[in-house]
Amino acid sequence: MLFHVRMNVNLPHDLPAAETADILAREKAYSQELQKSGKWRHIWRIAGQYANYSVFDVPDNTQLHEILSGLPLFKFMDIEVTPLLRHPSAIREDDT
Ligand SMILES: O=C(O)CC1=CCC(=O)O1
Repeated sequence: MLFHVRMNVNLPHDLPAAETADILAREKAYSQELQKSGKWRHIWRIAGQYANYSVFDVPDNTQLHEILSGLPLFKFMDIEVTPLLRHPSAIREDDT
């Protein structure tokens, strides 16, 4: 199943710099592992915002929830999830 996910990041301004750097490094590694696995298909920065649009390809809601709740930044994020399905007018065969 494909899911469109918007992640808004709200890092507290008083978070110590070392802790911020550690969380961001872990977030990057976690995200890149999932991208390599094919489960995190796209990640795009939303221009002008500390937010991203991502597309996940996972078997079900449960796995998506496990992935999102495992994000090192999870407690600093507002997340909106939209389930996607193939549009009947879509022509790209590789985009299911
Ligand atoms: O910077 C962001 O949008 C938050 C984020 C998610 C995965 C990642 O590497 O950063």
